[in-house]
Amino acid sequence: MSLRAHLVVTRARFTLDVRLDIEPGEVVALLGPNGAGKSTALRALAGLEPLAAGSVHLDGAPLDDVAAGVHVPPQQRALGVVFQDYLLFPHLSALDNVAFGLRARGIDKAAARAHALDLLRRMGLADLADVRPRQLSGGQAQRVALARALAVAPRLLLLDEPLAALDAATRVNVRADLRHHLSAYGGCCLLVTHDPLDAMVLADRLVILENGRVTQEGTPVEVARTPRTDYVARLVGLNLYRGVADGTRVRLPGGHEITLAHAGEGEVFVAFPPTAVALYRTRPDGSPRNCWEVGVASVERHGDLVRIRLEGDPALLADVTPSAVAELGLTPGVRVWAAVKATEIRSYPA
Ligand SMILES: Nc1ncnc2c1ncn2[C@@H]1O[C@H](COP(=O)(O)OP(=O)(O)OP(=O)(O)O)[C@@H](O)[C@H]1O
Repeated sequence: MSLRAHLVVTRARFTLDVRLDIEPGEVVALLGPNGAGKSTALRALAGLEPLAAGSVHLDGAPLDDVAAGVHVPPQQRALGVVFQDYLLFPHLSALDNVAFGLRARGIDKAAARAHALDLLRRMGLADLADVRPRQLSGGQAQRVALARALAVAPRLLLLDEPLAALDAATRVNVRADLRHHLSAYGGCCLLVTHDPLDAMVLADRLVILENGRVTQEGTPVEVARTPRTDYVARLVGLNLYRGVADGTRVRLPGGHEITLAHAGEGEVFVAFPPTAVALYRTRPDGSPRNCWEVGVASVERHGDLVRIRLEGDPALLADVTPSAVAELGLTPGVRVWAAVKATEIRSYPA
């Protein structure tokens, strides 16, 4: 069982052109900023969005093949979808919501309800079988929606921002729960989200979508350690630059240089966390090799630390303690020296 898809969707001011391969048992997160085309990709896989070109094969069978004129309608696709707001049928009980897909496939009522009850039981929801959706909490509704999607034993499961409707406290529990259910599901799973935490926790592999194109792919650890775009660097909270390495010196486009602890060659990315940046009001003694004069652009709380956005060449993010903010008088417009130890800097081929 596997998904092989090349999705091309064209709109007036937007083109989606994405290749997605998912292996059985694999959870892939499609992660990207607003308007990147995530929902469009999900809708295309579900058969709800016409392809301008490309194809979708599930277990080798075509669901879409533009060149061959194949388009399997949404209701005939062996897939389950959990939409962002769950779209449970308000007039049906939780049990009948879960049984719905089985009934639609011609399974008789008693058998469909027995199977649905079994699924609800496995999700710890048996007590709520007779309850209507409006009486369910957000977390419960999410689980019922997942049970409904899984009831028909889909070979492809599509989750559209499955936790977005939940408050922060509920989200933590439901996320852990969802992870458990996804690991038990043997089919291909695509999770669409713009929440990096959901993606990192739930997915085996991340596919980063920006402006209709894939900009980076890899395991959560790979993507977090070696971001290749500004969007990913911001998500994982790293300073990221691209330059040309000549030994331990990397020349940035602005003309400045960054010194590494290890030599590299050619086009490289250079990354370091904001906590690696030390700030000084005057040029520090011993002048560390990576030391630049920059201006404070903004000062914001960031957990227990304070995140300082610094303008200049290079632009930087620095995380410092509240007491450092007071001691250094860090307010917008102030000039400071930013220093980074070479040993704190990672570099990898671009
Ligand atoms: N029905 C539509 N008609 C025309 N353009 C659309 C339509 N739906 C979305 N778009 C445009 O297509 C692009 C991709 O939108 P899409 O909803 O797929 O992005 P997304 O990554 O899911 O964003 P979000 O995270 O905000 O949901 C955007 O530029 C959007 O404005």
